[in-house]
Amino acid sequence: MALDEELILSIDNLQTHFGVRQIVKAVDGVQLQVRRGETVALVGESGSGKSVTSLSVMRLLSHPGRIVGGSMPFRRTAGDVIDLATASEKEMRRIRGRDIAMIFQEPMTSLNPLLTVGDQIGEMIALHYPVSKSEARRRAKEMLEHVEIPGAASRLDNYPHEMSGGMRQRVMIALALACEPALLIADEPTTALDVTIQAQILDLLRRLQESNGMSVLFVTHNLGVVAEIAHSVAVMYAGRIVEQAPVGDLFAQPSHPYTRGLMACVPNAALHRSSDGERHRMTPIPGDVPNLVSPPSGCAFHPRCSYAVAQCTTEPPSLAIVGDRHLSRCWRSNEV
Ligand SMILES: Nc1ncnc2c1ncn2[C@@H]1O[C@H](COP(=O)(O)OP(=O)(O)OP(=O)(O)O)[C@@H](O)[C@H]1O
Repeated sequence: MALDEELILSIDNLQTHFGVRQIVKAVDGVQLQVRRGETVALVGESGSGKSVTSLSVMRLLSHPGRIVGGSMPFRRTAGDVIDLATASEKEMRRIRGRDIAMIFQEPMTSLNPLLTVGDQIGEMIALHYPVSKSEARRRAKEMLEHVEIPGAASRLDNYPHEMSGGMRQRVMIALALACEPALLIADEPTTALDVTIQAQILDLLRRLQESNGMSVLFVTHNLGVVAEIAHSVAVMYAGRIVEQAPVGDLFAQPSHPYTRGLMACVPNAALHRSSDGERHRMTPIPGDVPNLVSPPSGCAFHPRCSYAVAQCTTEPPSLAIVGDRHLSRCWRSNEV
């Protein structure tokens, strides 16, 4: 399976559905590329399919979710390329934790309450590398130092419940990075934290990404976080990517009316100050995200879009090039 040299992951026309009689098309033809050493933010309103996309990459969909189409060529640390859409469960067990790791909003999703943090990180290392128990423990301590946990040596014997929320988040990151994955998937990892701790964790993730050179797929609904951490941004709506661009271009020249709508909702004037320095008023996007059992015909955003014309109601637009590495899925992207 081929994959461009500069890419680590390409999600090509991924379709993930739920349900038997009523099919929920949670992911409906996602196209998304992650370059080596790049942080890609996946943004969109709740229910747009961000989590289902990232769980599809990890092949951790809960029943009755299933991948029904598409391919996901991924470059493993060893250098070979494997299709994550069709890899066997045995291959996926080797890939998870070793080549791709995931962190979540709630650290207890990843942490075992019954094991000390040292044992958990040590076990993860021992699962993927032939190391002695004492070597695994030594590396676990190094990982706690890496994520800047003070007094790492004494923290090894703590249980997760003995730590604060921010420290647990750091332990989860240490666990995820223990085997030096080539790709980290982060699903809203800072959403539950207070603003100061959130800033510290984002800063830590950014520095770890730079020093490890890993790629990151960062799922968030927060455009302020995107501006902090991402190199490139993919905007998702109703199970599809509607725009992808380098972060600076996306904020300077959002092309898709949905992206513009999302930006107009952000209470951070710095993100959307017009050229004459005036602040835009915050205006929520009217209407609701569509029902994914029977999404609107044509462009799924058309019922909420003030630019929609007749063509938008009948013909689904494809992702088209609108600038350098800038793609947009809109019939009117030249006019908005
Ligand atoms: N287990 C499931 N069974 C049926 N439908 C599901 C299931 N999990 C997710 N979905 C549906 O898939 C769609 C996409 O959900 P997803 O969680 O990926 O959205 P999201 O963009 O990550 O939202 P949020 O920001 O709230 O996490 C939603 O319509 C949701 O109802």
